[in-house]
Amino acid sequence: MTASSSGLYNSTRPPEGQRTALTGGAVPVTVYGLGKMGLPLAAVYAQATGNVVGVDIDPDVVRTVNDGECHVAKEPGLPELVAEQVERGALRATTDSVEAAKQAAIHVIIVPTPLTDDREPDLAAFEAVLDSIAAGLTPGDMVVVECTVPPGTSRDLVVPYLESESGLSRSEFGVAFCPERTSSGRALQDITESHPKIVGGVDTEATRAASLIYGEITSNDVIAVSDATTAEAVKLFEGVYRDVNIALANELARIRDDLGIDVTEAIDAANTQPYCNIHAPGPGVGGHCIPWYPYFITSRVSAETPLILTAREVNDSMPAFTADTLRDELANAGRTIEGATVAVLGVTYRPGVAETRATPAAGVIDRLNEHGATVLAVDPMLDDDVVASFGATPVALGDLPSKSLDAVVVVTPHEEFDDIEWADFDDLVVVDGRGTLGDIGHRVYTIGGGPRRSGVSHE
Ligand SMILES: NC(=O)c1ccc[n+]([C@@H]2O[C@H](COP(=O)([O-])OP(=O)(O)OC[C@H]3O[C@@H](n4cnc5c(N)ncnc54)[C@H](O)[C@@H]3O)[C@@H](O)[C@H]2O)c1
Ligand SMILES: CC(=O)N[C@@H]1[C@@H](OP(=O)(O)OP(=O)(O)OC[C@H]2O[C@@H](n3ccc(=O)[nH]c3=O)[C@H](O)[C@@H]2O)O[C@H](CO)[C@@H](O)[C@@H]1O
Repeated sequence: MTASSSGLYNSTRPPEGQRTALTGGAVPVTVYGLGKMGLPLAAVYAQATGNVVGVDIDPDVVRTVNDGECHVAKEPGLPELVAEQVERGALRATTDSVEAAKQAAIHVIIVPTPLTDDREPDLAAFEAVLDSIAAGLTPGDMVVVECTVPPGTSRDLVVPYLESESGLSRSEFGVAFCPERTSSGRALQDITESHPKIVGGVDTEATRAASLIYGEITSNDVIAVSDATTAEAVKLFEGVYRDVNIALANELARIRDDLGIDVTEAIDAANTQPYCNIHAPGPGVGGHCIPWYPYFITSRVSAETPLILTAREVNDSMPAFTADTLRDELANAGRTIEGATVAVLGVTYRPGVAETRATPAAGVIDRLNEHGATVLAVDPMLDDDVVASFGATPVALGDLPSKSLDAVVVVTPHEEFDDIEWADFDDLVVVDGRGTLGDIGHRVYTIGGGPRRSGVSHE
């Protein structure tokens, strides 16, 4: 069977026949990008359809997958699912994207869409995938965009680009945006059941075909929105809501000293009212989603967006605020930050995820260095050279007690830090960025919570 006769876009088969073809392996799927999100997605597609090729530019990733192994850490169930799908011949990987595109009737794109230094969406990897798809596109194919893109990308970039590069007319292939709404550490669960799947096609037939596909991928609802641009906006609105909400929490944390209260206690109590859902303050907002997506919106609209941009500024100010708080707390303890030895705990942007993009730890370390501290950093998830690249001396967790520390800043509370024997350290000044430390017998200032020593407020 050729890809063109098996395609779902404008299929002449009745819907049940299309579903049977999809789940019976007669509609070949190619997933472009086998990273933290792409590999789980490819494995779920393989489980549902039995016929998936995964494409990645990284030969090590391709080799690992073809060996039935999983290069993505800390994703429950993923190693088993990848092994199972490779073993049964439902999933294989390749670096040959054009050949994979030629074989596919469904093309799923899940490659990085980062931000340039000028805060413009960087669609280079995405456009490279479009080149491959164009070389293999056949009538009836569906192109499903899962990675986050600026609003209008499917309509204004993907369709015209594929039309001009493939030689097909836009009425011969479908394009839909179906956002990945998944979080690292619970990818399989999120893809298959946690949230409704949003689908939006560039036309009604693309929306219909995408809805049919995702009806086989998730047990949750499939929500078809008006068009692809709406679906693109949905994903960005989720992210910008989180960013603005966290900025509010951070601004409230910054007025804590004026109010003289535990702001996190007030937030928790306020959140018992069902219409109130203030997020948690912290040392900053990291990762390659929440801090970047606001610019996917602001870079594409002519209207003013002061709230979105101010939220970014507030969140970006938190690493320096965190380091300055340590400086002030050391001063309150009669000590100086200049020459102090400070350990930063957690360099990744989130606990349990080996990802450092836009990590607040970078800004905290920079500011501590500016203040003249000697900065050490501990991160059990990262290699020493990665930690050192942020301007701190890497230290193993077990070696910390031998380092004559003056102070500690908890940026990202990995679970390994629960084992720290705080009694092994003399008289520390600690800034707890995430409010995860209990009574540790040292002087602790919690972002939002304020100063505390041995469980007693010491204002
Ligand atoms: N990680 C998340 O929490 C998350 C959640 C929701 C959505 N997303 C979206 O998914 C995208 C991918 O995220 P991720 O976490 O999987 O990224 P990742 O960095 O873990 O993996 C990306 C993979 O794509 C590969 N790649 C790069 N260019 C390629 C190309 N031209 N062709 C084929 N493969 C290529 C890389 O080698 C890598 O293996 C993000 O940019 C974002 O838009 C991510
Ligand atoms: C709600 C959710 O799960 N959204 C996800 C998000 O995932 P993520 O991996 O980026 O993680 P987040 O939890 O959003 O954290 C981002 C940064 O904000 C800090 N933070 C968080 C909450 C808070 O109250 N106060 C904070 O300060 C945190 O420490 C970290 O630095 O984006 C993905 C891609 O779009 C989504 O798919 C995915 O759904």
